[in-house]
Amino acid sequence: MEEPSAAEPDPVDSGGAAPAEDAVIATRALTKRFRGGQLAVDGLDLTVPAGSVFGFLGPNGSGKTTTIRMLMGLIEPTSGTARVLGQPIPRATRAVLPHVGALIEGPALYGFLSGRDNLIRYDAADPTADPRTRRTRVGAALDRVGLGAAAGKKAKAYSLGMKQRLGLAAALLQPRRLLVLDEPTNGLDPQGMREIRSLVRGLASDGTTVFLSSHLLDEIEQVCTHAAVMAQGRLITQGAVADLAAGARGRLVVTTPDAGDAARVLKEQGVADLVVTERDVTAEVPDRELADLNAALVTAGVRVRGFGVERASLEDAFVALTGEGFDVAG
Ligand SMILES: Nc1ncnc2c1ncn2[C@@H]1O[C@H](COP(=O)(O)OP(=O)(O)OP(=O)(O)O)[C@@H](O)[C@H]1O
Repeated sequence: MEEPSAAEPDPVDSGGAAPAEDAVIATRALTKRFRGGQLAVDGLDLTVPAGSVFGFLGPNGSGKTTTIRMLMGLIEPTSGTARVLGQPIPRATRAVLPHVGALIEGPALYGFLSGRDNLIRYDAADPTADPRTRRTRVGAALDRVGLGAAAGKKAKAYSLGMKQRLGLAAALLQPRRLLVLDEPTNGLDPQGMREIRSLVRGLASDGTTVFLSSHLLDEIEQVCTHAAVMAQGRLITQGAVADLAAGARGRLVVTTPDAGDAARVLKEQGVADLVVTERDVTAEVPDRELADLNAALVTAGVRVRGFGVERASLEDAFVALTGEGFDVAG
């Protein structure tokens, strides 16, 4: 069998993250260097499995938007390849985009038109959309995002969260195989964030693959089945969220009213990286029998209320992989 050439590498064999036929997005060595020399995306191998809610996570400036713009055919890569729904981008952009709903940098809305009329305009701009079924389609999209009751209000009277939902409704006027959402909860209040997150979960349960970027770790942990972590234009890791977090070691947590004494005993026992608060001591999980450690605490007269290993979070994984904290402020 012929080896794949450098110009057209096999786009789906990217580290065994997902089988070929299941990849909705697959990139190989995707790279973007802007004029002026800024290397925004550096050799990215991304594999997004069909049916996943895929979180594209990274601090501000890590290259998420640039990647999304390449995937949507809005800018050309400097080198490398990208496939979306099995087709090469940018070559097949026109054939692929009708199957992709995208919400990038906030929806373009007419404030003086109602939510419903905004969607009617969107639908009318789509040459494949049958005008006879327009009202039904628009009504269904509004209901889907929970804007049925507010459909007659002018868009300028909408909250930011409602505007985002209207943008999502526009992306959902046609059946889509893939939704691409760039920081969909950015700037929203907690309630608006919750609405968008539950909407995303609902869409995914209908079988649509959702690819969403975020700089919020807990958001990715809450809604995504899979994630890729970016830092400074490079992919740090990707895979199922549960596996990513499991890759990092958790922390030993001893809950006790005698935190000072507990820390002293743990230190004597060779436990490292102790953090003491009023009610507990956390530390690196030592490579030894934990029951013996607990016994040592009790023998020393430390009153132990709780003793265990806290599950590692995606944040722990990020810190373990990069050696840096996850800087949300960028
Ligand atoms: N058109 C451009 N010209 C030059 N540099 C750019 C351009 N667009 C982005 N960059 C730079 O590329 C890097 C990656 O930016 P990008 O917007 O892709 O990051 P991001 O992860 O999406 O962050 P954010 O959430 O802030 O948008 C940044 O250093 C940015 O300044």
